[in-house]
Amino acid sequence: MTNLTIVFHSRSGNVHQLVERAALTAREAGAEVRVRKAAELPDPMVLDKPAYAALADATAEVPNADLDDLVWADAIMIGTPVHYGLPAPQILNFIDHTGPVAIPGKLMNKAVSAFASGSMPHAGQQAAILALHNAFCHWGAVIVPNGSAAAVLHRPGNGAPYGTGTISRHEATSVTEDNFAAIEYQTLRTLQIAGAIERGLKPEPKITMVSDERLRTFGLDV
Ligand SMILES: Cc1cc2nc3c(=O)[nH]c(=O)nc-3n(C[C@H](O)[C@H](O)[C@H](O)COP(=O)(O)O)c2cc1C
Repeated sequence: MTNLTIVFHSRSGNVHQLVERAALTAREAGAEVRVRKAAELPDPMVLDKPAYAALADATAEVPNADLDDLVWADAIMIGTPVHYGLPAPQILNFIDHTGPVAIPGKLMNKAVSAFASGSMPHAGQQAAILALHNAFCHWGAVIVPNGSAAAVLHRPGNGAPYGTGTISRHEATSVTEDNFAAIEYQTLRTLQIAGAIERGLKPEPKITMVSDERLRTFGLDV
């Protein structure tokens, strides 16, 4: 069975919606899933205070991410709001503290994938995802992008080959069905690549099988 850790930050719930769908998709596929929040920072900049309070309540029981959550995982997904074209500072702060496991190589060969929510089109979703990819290179992890082949990625609001991105227009919890399809695809593809790495590198692989047939339900023509 593949272990998937999903680390996220969210203020008005859009990233959290993607996280919940990714976790559901992975569990249905047979993976073991840990959902973890990046620890909050002092004095966070909050635009939508009621949505922030509602999300804080809804995720009160979700543990903060720690380094064991990364070491335990075969696959890691990181979800973030866009902040000035960058990942949220809570996510960057978490990544800043991964040295004790990253430097000795404990994150090498993990399948990693990133997704983002921004308020406007073309306003930094891809830049934020690519910024996370920089850190993944330092970890020696294997980046899993969405690519362009699956038909679901051609729907309105999708399209970025780098990873799923949503356009919230500052509306809380406004993820579209098209975006949900993209994150489902991204999750299964990440599990599939984690399984391939496990099969290729471990003498006794423990994997969650994601078949090509299942991925074809997303309109993949290969
Ligand atoms: C400090 C700050 C900076 C932001 N910068 C951007 C930005 O550069 N581009 C963008 O599209 N949205 C930006 N936003 C908006 C959020 O990324 C957007 O509302 C997102 O959907 C929030 O995700 P969430 O609902 O998971 O919190 C910013 C929000 C804050 C608080």
